[in-house]
Amino acid sequence: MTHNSWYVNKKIMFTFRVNVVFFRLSWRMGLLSTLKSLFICHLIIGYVFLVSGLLINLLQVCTLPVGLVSKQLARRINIRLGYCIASQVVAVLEWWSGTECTLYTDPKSYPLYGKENAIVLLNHNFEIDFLCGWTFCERFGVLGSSKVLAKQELAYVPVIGWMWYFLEIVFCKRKWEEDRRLVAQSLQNLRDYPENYWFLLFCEGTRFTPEKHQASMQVAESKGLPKLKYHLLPRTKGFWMTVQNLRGTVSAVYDSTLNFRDNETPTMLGVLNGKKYHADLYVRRIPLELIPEEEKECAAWLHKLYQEKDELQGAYEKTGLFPGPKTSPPRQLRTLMNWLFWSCVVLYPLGLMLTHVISSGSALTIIAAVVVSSAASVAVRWMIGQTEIGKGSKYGNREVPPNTNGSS
Ligand SMILES: CC/C=C\C/C=C\C/C=C\C/C=C\C/C=C\C/C=C\CCC(=O)SCCNC(=O)CCNC(=O)[C@H](O)C(C)(C)COP(=O)(O)OP(=O)(O)OC[C@H]1O[C@@H](n2cnc3c(N)ncnc32)[C@H](O)[C@@H]1OP(=O)(O)O
Ligand SMILES: CCCCCCCCCCCCCCCCCC(=O)OC[C@@H](O)COP(=O)(O)O
Repeated sequence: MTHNSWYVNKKIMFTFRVNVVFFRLSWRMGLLSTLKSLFICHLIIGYVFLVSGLLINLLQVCTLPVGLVSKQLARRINIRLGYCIASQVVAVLEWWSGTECTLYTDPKSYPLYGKENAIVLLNHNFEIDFLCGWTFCERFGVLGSSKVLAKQELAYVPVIGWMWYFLEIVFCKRKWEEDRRLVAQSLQNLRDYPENYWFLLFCEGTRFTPEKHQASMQVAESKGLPKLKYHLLPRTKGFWMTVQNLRGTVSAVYDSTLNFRDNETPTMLGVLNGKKYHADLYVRRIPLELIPEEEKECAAWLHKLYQEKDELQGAYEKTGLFPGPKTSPPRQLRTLMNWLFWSCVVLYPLGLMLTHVISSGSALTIIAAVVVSSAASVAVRWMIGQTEIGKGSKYGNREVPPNTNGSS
């Protein structure tokens, strides 16, 4: 064999091997994505979430007597129990769907994230924006203690809503006259919270739809405010009340803007099907001292901020990037470990029960098992429905004259 033909043979062999490796890899990846789309996998994930979640809710109820002895101890326990639930949903985003999250922020502010109390302002147009928020909370160590001003309806959602009761989440009916006293009281309660938290405010008050956008721009026009293209007109009362009640315990406002690469509109079902998204989050830290104290000035400040956010979104639409330095805080193994732990806790008894049901051969027991698992699957599907914009509320659908409300 001449040196030349030896060289050609070597090259062919190398190319062949590379192709085999590539084929195996893509076959495995194909297999993996098929696996991720299987209903049985979704059923298992949903079952683990639902059953372990209810179990954790029960443990939370048991912290009530602890609270009578030591309020701070009960709060710390609930932060950890809350983590066990929220972290499961985060694990599905990070490890199952493999969604990547990039943070665009000033490197000088970065070391403060997770080390101080903050009010987070976020745009509200994606079905999984809350989940991306949770992912960042996880990566900065404040997932269990994270807070939100949430609509009252979410308090009744099993597992998450019930967990929120013990985490002292602030609920509102989006009817100012009814809300103002209770919201102020709930915010005051957070003043001695024992661990660092981020308090999330979706100032737009509802998810973006073209109809809600049109209605809110009519309000903007009637108030002589500039029109926004990518946001609804922010509701200012909740923000003012939060700043007023948490001043002195919260250090900053994190003005955050979320977007997804390639114009993706991510969904919870997409995540469950293992679809990988790429989230970009721009965060600007604003010291709380810079926020005006007086209500009117505070409202004007917020309107100005949303005009700036709108410009930022416009720039993202053109360039596909946010400005400034970026970083990707790594996903943590602990979310996966937490999921595996709760899977073992609830799947082992399920396995035993199924073996018993099948070996019993009793038609009645088998039918009962099918009915229970169908009910669990319907319950999880209903919960996912809570995240879907198409099934959202009518709040903000039309311009509401002052002193009435559009909450329904
Ligand atoms: C480093 C990383 C940084 C960040 C990481 C990011 C995030 C992580 C942080 C934390 C995560 C934590 C938890 C996440 C988990 C889950 C969250 C899930 C979901 C919960 C979300 C919700 O439920 S959103 C809905 C509830 N929340 C809100 O509504 C908040 C905003 N709303 C307000 O503040 C309101 O003011 C209010 C609710 C307090 C009261 O509402 P109400 O409607 O009664 O009164 P308003 O004063 O607002 O309305 C009357 C005024 O509005 C004008 N108007 C009338 N019609 C419209 C219209 N269509 N659009 C706009 N404006 C309208 C009207 O003219 C009145 O004007 P005034 O001049 O009189 O004020
Ligand atoms: C481990 C993974 C298990 C997967 C299956 C379980 C899925 C669980 C999904 C979480 C369920 C409930 C979380 C509620 C968060 C909803 C966030 C939200 O965005 O609410 C909307 C409000 O802001 C405004 O409401 P609208 O006026 O737009 O209407």
